[in-house]
Amino acid sequence: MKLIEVKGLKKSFGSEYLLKDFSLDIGEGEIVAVMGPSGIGKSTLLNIIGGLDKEYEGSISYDPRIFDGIDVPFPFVFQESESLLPWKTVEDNVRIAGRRLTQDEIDDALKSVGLYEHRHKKPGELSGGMKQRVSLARALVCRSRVLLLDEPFASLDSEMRTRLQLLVKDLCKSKGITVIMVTHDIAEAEAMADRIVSI
Ligand SMILES: Nc1ncnc2c1ncn2[C@@H]1O[C@H](COP(=O)(O)OP(=O)(O)OP(=O)(O)O)[C@@H](O)[C@H]1O
Repeated sequence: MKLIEVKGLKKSFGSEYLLKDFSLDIGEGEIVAVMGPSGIGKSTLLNIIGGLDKEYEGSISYDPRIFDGIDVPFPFVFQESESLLPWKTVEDNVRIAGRRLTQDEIDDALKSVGLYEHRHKKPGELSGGMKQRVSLARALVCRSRVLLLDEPFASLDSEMRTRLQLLVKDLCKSKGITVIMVTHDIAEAEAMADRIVSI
């Protein structure tokens, strides 16, 4: 079985249908880039796969191992890191990932994204790329098998974007994490993904 199987997905907001009869199989450890014109339904698809939007037609099957022993099966990283709590430090923003984390787990996640030295800073003291790395550390510390990325690097300059693309790809490949990422950037899709899916 594939890790995630989307079959005949349809979604409507009012009378307008998005994702008419959309199907997609995602294998374990795969990095899949989802591309398509603005407004076609890419974020909507990610929200449905990640369980944030439960109103759709069609079916989505998950390999039950996705839910084994974790609190957050589908951590998201979005374009803007405004989901960070400004009054909490970097390490406390990672700590709120959703389960009882040990200090070692938090430290390891921060080290993996190169932010361990900055762990006592608040989000307001960080650059955009650093904030994205905090979001990434928070997603990684969930130990989920799946990571959902919605244009996570779009607001960053090209150097930081390239750095984070390589970082995420290396981390996810080394940990066997399956990634579904929405991007507008064909170079990003080619740099990171095993497969590009067009909607
Ligand atoms: N909660 C909602 N209520 C009503 N319409 C919505 C809602 N969410 C999304 N839409 C509409 O659904 C369409 C698809 O939105 P979505 O964000 O999935 O597109 P997208 O392909 O990710 O676009 P972009 O590339 O511009 O981010 C848009 O027309 C949007 O206005």
